Amino acid sequence: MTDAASLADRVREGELRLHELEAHADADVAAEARRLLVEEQSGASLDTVGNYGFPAEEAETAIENMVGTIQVPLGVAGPVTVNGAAVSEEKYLPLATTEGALLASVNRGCSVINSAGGATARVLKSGMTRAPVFRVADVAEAEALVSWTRDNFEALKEAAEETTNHGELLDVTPYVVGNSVYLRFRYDSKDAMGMNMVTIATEAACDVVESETTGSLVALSGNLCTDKKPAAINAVEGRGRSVTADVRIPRDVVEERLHTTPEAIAELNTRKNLVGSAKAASLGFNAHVANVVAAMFLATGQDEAQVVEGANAITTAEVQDGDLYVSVSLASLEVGTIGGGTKLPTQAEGLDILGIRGGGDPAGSNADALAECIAVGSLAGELSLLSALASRHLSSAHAKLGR
Ligand SMILES: CC(C)(COP(=O)([O-])OP(=O)([O-])OC[C@H]1O[C@@H](n2cnc3c(N)ncnc32)[C@H](O)[C@@H]1OP(=O)([O-])[O-])[C@@H](O)C(=O)NCCC(=O)NCCSC(=O)C[C@@](C)(O)CC(=O)[O-]
Ligand SMILES: NC(=O)C1=CN([C@@H]2O[C@H](COP(=O)(O)OP(=O)(O)OC[C@H]3O[C@@H](n4cnc5c(N)ncnc54)[C@H](OP(=O)(O)O)[C@@H]3O)[C@@H](O)[C@H]2O)C=CC1
Repeated sequence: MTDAASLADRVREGELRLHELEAHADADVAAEARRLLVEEQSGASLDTVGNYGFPAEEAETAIENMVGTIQVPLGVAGPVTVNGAAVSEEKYLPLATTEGALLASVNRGCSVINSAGGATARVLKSGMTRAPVFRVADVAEAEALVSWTRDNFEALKEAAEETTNHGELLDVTPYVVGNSVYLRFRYDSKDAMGMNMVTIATEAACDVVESETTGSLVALSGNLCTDKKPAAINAVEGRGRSVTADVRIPRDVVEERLHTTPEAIAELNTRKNLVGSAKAASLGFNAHVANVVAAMFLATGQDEAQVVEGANAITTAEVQDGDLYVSVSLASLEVGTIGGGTKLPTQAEGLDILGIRGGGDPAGSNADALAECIAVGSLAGELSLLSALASRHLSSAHAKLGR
């Protein structure tokens, strides 16, 4: 059996490339050989990076050139009662972060939500998108391509769905800019976040478009999808799951547990999350939804770059008969409980904490449940941070817990 030192020698001698080692040794030995090479070149010690708790082979579809793992601390907030359509019970929420005070904050929000009987959550729209761009000669050809697409949805659906057992093409929305035509394909990807699934399916549909129209495919992704970039189209039309959570907190709970009043939180939310965000031309009309989305994404194996869209959220707060009503609406939360990073052993355990690893019954219900849990976690975070700002506890909390 090849050992790490001799594999590293073969790379030094130019006999093997750094990414070819798994063909000559098991994945753990390959990672060890790369660590030797990187340590030698950089002077870094990778002892901790190399001390991971699952076979490297299990990460093979998640990474190339693996040297080890970065360990992010994992905590839980709650349990919190999630009154959703796909999940309706108390859950501990898994969050992985390096920001001290975040777990404490979400935990406080969860306990306050529980005092109000839990939070309601619903997925209101669902669909993963991919928008290829086609070149045409002129606007007349663009119109012809758009008309053909509108008249031949069934042909596109048939071609796309031949590539997947679970994915369903829901609609195709055309956009034209001069001699470029963008077709925004939207799929029900069930329990998968769906980017691989819908990219493969859309390629098959594009073959049909190219054979039946004058359009020439320039790129399978034309950026109107929009994946991993801030984009108003996602905030308005949604992408992945559009999910909303709300809660009404009794005044005495706000005063005793959050050290402020419903009026102060409502005013702060308007001046900060609505007016302040408008003045900044922000897409995020919220305080720190990205914190909870990122931490729960890391804990459950989601694609961390999609925190960009996950943080497309609006928080509202109002006083209702003296109590505090708060809601958070996440327009484009791209989540899955199967595929991608959800297969990694630690991330799969993160999903197990929520009881939603793998495919749901019916298909799609586990990913809906994850979206509802993340929405309730985000609501808890919003409630706690807004309260800390209203009671002027933000900097002292971070001084105490985060430094
Ligand atoms: C820190 C607190 C919660 C203290 O809040 P407190 O009310 O003074 O704390 P407490 O000791 O009375 O405890 C209240 C509850 O908080 C929780 N709690 C309290 N301590 C812990 C702990 N160690 N570990 C776990 N949970 C904790 C726990 O639920 C506890 O209840 P209990 O269980 O004891 O009955 C509060 O001041 C707070 O939430 N501050 C806000 C901190 C925050 O949200 N930070 C993250 C966001 S900051 C940022 O990244 C974005 C920003 C700010 O730039 C965005 C923007 O522009 O707005
Ligand atoms: N390709 C790209 O452009 C991009 C890829 N990514 C990456 O894509 C990955 C996520 O893609 P994704 O397609 O979600 O995952 P996978 O590529 O891992 O595919 C998941 C597959 O699981 C199968 N499956 C089994 N049970 C179910 C079920 N209940 N619901 C849904 N699918 C089920 C489906 O197979 P079947 O289709 O046969 O039904 C599905 O295609 C991540 O690693 C992400 O980082 C991210 C951004 C862009």
